[in-house]
Amino acid sequence: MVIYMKYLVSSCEMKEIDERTIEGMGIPAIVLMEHAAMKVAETVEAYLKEQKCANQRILVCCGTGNNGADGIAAARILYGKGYEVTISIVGDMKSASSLFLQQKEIAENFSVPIISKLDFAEYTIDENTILIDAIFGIGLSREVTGIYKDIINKINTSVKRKVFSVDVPSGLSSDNGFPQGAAVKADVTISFGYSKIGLVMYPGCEYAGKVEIADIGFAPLGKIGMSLKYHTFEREDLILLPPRKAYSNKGSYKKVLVVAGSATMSGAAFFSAKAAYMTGAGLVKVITSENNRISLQTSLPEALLYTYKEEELTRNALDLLAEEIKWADVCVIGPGIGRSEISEKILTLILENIEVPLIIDGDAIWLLGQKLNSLIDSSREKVKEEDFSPGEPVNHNILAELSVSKSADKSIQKFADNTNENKIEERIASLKGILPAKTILTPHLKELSYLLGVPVEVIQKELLHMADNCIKENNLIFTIKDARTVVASKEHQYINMSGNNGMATGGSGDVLTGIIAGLIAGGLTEFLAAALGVYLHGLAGDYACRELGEYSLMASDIIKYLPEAMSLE
Ligand SMILES: NC(=O)C1=CN([C@@H]2O[C@H](COP(=O)(O)OP(=O)(O)OC[C@H]3O[C@@H](n4cnc5c(N)ncnc54)[C@H](O)[C@@H]3O)[C@@H](O)[C@H]2O)[C@@H](O)CC1
Ligand SMILES: [K+]
Repeated sequence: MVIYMKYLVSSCEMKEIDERTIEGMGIPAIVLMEHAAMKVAETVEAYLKEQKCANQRILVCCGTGNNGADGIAAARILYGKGYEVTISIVGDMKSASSLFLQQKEIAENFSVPIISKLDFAEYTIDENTILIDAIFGIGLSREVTGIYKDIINKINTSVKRKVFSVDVPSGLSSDNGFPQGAAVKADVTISFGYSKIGLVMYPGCEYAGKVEIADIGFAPLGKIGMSLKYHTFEREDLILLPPRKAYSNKGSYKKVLVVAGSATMSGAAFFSAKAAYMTGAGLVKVITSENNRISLQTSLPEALLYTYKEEELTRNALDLLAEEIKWADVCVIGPGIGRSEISEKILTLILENIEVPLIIDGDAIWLLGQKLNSLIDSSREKVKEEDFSPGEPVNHNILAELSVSKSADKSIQKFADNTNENKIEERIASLKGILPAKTILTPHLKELSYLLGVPVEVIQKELLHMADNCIKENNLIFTIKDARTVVASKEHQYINMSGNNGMATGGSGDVLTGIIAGLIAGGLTEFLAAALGVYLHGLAGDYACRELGEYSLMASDIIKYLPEAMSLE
């Protein structure tokens, strides 16, 4: 589908690339390892040269798997260049890998000083100590406890200079970015071949520090018959934006219908409609509460307008609405429409009549959750509103803390005990029954929590797994909004890396729906519009943030910086 996109890999995928390169292509494992070690040594040496400090001591903490073997090889290279290097073996020798034993023997032949786990406790880490962390890599297979946890805590509290992690900060899950008991806080992570998913997700990216991807000679994916599941976009991928035709008029581009806003929420319709215009829609029509007429006519005179009275939606008005739905080439429903009976009627009307791409957001997602509650057998346990009530978007920093707290772990436990994936499957199957194929849903974590009946903490910790559940056996597209928004369809999975926490502000999500609609109007497929739309939204937010800072950024600023984000120069 996409030519430039960058892949993000899971530990399983990485192991497979490794194996197929070694076994299928014939590159010996030790050759890959030497390349890996050289990249680590080069990065550390570049830092030392830049600092121009004398008396630097390099301590290399090694587990006994292949991550530790990388560490030993890097230590040997740096030692050979004249640096003061000590290898500390902190892993269990009984489970040492053969490459580890081989690297240890080579290091011994080179006379690199080696100390053991016990000596490590005595080792004085002073202000001149640089640490290379090679305890665990992608082979981390369980919770970090006991002496390993103590060692990681010692590294985190005592190394003042710089920590370089090999492949992954030890203790961090390379699949979900959560520390497994304890994890090293690195300044720099040198990761091999591809970025691991855990290095970009929260809180993993905060543990990884600056991530450098080192090419160590893995075979091209096509050569080893592999395709990867997750990708992300970078600026050069904006080439995928729909081209503007040289000979065109407003009829050349499609018509977007935005059903948004209510008496107390006039801004939502404005943000969504304006963003749709700014990203390629030929015409935008807003269906909203009568109360918003004047403000919209003033703020966005370019938009066509159809208003209804919130107190009563007559049969006649419903018929007219059905006509308006036929007018559209793309439709957005939800931003700020409220959760009233009338909003529910409008949503039902749209679901019954829509034949074009549909984007469902905000209050409409909550209304869908309600529909599921009434559809699913009342004798079974329903989602309790007080448990999963949606509200303001979730602040990811608060959640990052929450998710490692005991309460979060407890609720994950509770989820594992009381709920099973069949329940999610049942709710998603019901959803599939009421939504047209390729509908794009754009829930934030609380909305998804309500829709699926799963606590927010569980969704956050298992985000990619939840995304998998959402798209199983259906043709829907889920855009799950978080600090790293995930866009998932049966065919493609996208993890977004643009954006900043200044964008966790009122109206930001409304802008996103408009952008996605605008890109579909310009000619992109639903999935690509959602993924590229999320990227563009974040990029415009980053440009806005650069000028205004995170505190002052508002939704209107994201719109203001869209042209700069979309310019391909
Ligand atoms: N050809 C290769 O095999 C290559 C491997 N590479 C390196 O190899 C790493 C993967 O190596 P491995 O698969 O050996 O795995 P790791 O070295 O990441 O970890 C496995 C070791 O850690 C132990 N372990 C796992 N979780 C533990 C826990 N919670 N507490 C205590 N011990 C625990 C295991 O028993 C085993 O000894 C990569 O991250 C990368 O650094 C790179 O050199 C690239 C090439
Ligand atoms: K490591």
